[in-house]
Amino acid sequence: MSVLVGSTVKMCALVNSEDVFWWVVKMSVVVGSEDEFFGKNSEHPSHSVFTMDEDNTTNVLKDKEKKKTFTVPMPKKKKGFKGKKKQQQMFKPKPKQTNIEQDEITSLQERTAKLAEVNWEEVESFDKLPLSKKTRLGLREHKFTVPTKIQRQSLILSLRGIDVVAAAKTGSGKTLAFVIPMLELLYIRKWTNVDGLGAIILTPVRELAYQIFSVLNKVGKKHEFSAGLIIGGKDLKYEWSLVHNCNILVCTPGRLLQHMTENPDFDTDNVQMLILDEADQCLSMGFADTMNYILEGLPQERQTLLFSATQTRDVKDLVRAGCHNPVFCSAHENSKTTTPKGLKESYVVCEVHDKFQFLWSFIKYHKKHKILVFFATCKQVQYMYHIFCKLQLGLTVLALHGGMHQLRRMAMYDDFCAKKFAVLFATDVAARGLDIPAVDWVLQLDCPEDVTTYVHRAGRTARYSNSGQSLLVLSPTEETEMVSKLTTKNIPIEKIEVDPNRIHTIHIKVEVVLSKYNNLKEEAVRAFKAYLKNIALMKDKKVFDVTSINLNVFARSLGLGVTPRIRFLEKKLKQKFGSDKSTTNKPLQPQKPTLTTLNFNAGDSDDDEDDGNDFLSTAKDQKKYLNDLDVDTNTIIHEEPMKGKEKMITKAAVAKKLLKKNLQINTRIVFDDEGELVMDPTKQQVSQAARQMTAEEVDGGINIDQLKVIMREEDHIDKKLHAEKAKLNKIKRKEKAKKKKEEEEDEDMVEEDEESEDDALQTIIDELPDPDKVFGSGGDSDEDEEEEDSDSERGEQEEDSDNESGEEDEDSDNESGEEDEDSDSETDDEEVTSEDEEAKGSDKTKVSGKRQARQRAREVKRARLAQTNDLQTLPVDEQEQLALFLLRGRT
Ligand SMILES: Nc1ncnc2c1ncn2[C@@H]1O[C@H](COP(=O)(O)OP(=O)(O)OP(=O)(O)O)[C@@H](O)[C@H]1O
Repeated sequence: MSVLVGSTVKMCALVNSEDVFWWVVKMSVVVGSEDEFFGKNSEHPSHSVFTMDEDNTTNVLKDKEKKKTFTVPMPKKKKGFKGKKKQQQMFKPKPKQTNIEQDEITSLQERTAKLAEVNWEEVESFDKLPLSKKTRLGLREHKFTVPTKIQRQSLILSLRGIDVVAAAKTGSGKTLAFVIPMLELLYIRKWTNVDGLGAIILTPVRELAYQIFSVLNKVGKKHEFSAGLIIGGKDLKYEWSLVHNCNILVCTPGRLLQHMTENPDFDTDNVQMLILDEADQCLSMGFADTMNYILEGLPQERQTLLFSATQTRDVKDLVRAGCHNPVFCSAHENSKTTTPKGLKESYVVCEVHDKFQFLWSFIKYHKKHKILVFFATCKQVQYMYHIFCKLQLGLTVLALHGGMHQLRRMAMYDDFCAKKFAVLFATDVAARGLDIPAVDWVLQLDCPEDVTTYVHRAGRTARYSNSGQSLLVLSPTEETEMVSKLTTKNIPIEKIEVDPNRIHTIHIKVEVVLSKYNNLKEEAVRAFKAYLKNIALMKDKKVFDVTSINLNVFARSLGLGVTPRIRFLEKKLKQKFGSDKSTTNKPLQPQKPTLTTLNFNAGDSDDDEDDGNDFLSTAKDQKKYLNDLDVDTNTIIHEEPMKGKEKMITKAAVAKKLLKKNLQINTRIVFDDEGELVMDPTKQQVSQAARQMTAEEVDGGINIDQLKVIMREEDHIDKKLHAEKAKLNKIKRKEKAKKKKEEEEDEDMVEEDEESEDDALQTIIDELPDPDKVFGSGGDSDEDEEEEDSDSERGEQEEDSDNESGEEDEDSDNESGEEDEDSDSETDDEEVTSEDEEAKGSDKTKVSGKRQARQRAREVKRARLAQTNDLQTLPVDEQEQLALFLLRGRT
């Protein structure tokens, strides 16, 4: 029996964009018998030998002898050639592939056994490790020659089949440290797609899974395993048919569990190795249930590797992960710092309500950089992304958060990776593992939940041997506790000051944008609420204190004129400030601002782009700045600290500022043909009170009563204007309709006169009483009677339907007439230009002419009918004469 057997499997990626599923299965199909395949090639079915016989057909060879040679068809014998038919040998016999691999595997196993005696420091290159040729080629092709510390330390253990729990700084090459032993294990065990799923790599974040998958594709390029990436999406059933072909799966926990529970074809019984990247997060509370189900479904006999920059040492976790006698491998345990060497870490203290303008200014001064900004919530990212896009920063702004569609997430991530200068606003989905090239700055605008999160976030820069900078923004209440936590965990962080003159005020611009885009305002409200909720839910109450936030000022900093009500906070605020006091109601007082001088004008110029060195400074540099500063006294400083008493910020003051700026939104300016400004009388303030007010000097603030009077007067004038306009329009419409009617009547008189008269006559005759009836019949037939009855019925029906259609037409005429005057004039124009339209027009005229004729006929009919009734009163001979006359006319 001939079967199709998938044998040779190469790595490649087939992307199903819809359900975000990347496939890497490419099979060369071999035709042969099942016995041949599994019997003779059972040792390594992925390698088959093809021969071509004299008929040019391809066969799988059946015996050992045949496998040694490749044969081609012989050229035709020349005439007179008497020699023996001999096969021409084109190639030298090739050594059997499986034998070469078997030899290599044996040698690798021997070398691996000796690894126990190897000191990791002596492993200067990957070649010194017992790695297959295919892996070494893959590594060399991507310029991985010298292993990093964690790679050396962990590889000498994991290649021996030991369970490893590895920890190393961010960007130290942990991905290769687990991808290499996985490939080697499957290679040594001669894994093929017939063997099914051999290894699983689990990671908590989709982007990270995608990244690991691409590293696997690079290093495992020469291998013949199939691998798949399953990171969630809609079409699970599409994956069903493919997932069982995979030898390696890179996945997120949720999706893997979904396959394990729902997919009947999915089989994990043969899994040889389980790898948890970002193991501490995988084993954390957030994934607890999912991970427990997954781990229960995997075979106990397997190798387990756990990797993270912030590794778990909780024995319970390790037992749960199924580690057997794991060896801890902490590459930087004795290192002075927890974070990478090339990372420069600093923090600034900034009020929550000053963060927006700080961010704006920071980016403005670092336009020639690649910046990753971390926020606490998706809603903040969403709002900031949209508002920054609207404010047109002059630098590519991107966003990445869990609420985005997966395809958009991937596109943003790829875009940021590819860009030289850009800013990416992200939540903690981008905090772990992502290896984004050349990030210059990591700005943690919202304080991280804990030190672990800080380490991962900051680790997105200064990766491998590169350098980078991390800046943490802390509110005054967060500062002390957070800094002490960071320093106790060996994180060298330095406080720096912001040059206050380089802070650009942005909230006026933001307010203007929000007044234009209502959806943005809603987003701002959501961002405001989400941030407060997030702070309120933080476990570490020593660091995070939601009641310390000045809600009014914070809301205003986001561009919100009115502070949204936060119900869950009201209770807390009452507890803290007493029954009738809360921060929402407190007078808006800036608390000792770090960002004091706010320069409105500076933000508009592009000259202030620089390398950012002037923007931030250490305390020492700060003195120098202050001396060098040339403070712009023209600028309005709404939060300038006053000597002694601090200036109050009132809504009236803000409104006044807006008035002074003369910012007008949603204004349409119309010019006439000569370029003169066309004033819309309805938009002009013409009332007496308004004129009076503009003449008077406004003495600060807004006079609500006066404005009310003006509004009332203006409203009255507006209504008058509107009524006049409506009246004029009505008159115009009437005139037009009258004119139209007259024209139609003239035309109809000429064209339809005869026809209508015939119709009228016909109708009259039809409706007249049968002379036989009137004058008595001599042997009239039933048929005639029936005909007549049905005729009269028909006549009635027609009359009814005419009336209906007549009414409908009239209605529709009226409607169209009323609807749009302009459209009428447009139709006129079209009539002149288009012949078709003309034809249509004439058809219309005919129809209306006919209608009028029918109308007139109806009138005549009614008159005649009346006459007919009168006929009864006539003397019999006169009735007879009239009937005869009418009958003659009929024939
Ligand atoms: N041996 C090596 N030689 C050269 N570059 C390497 C080597 N190993 C890893 N790298 C590079 O180092 C960078 C960081 O590697 P990787 O992403 O594996 O770090 P990581 O330790 O997993 O970081 P994180 O903790 O953030 O997940 C990558 O760009 C990778 O290409």
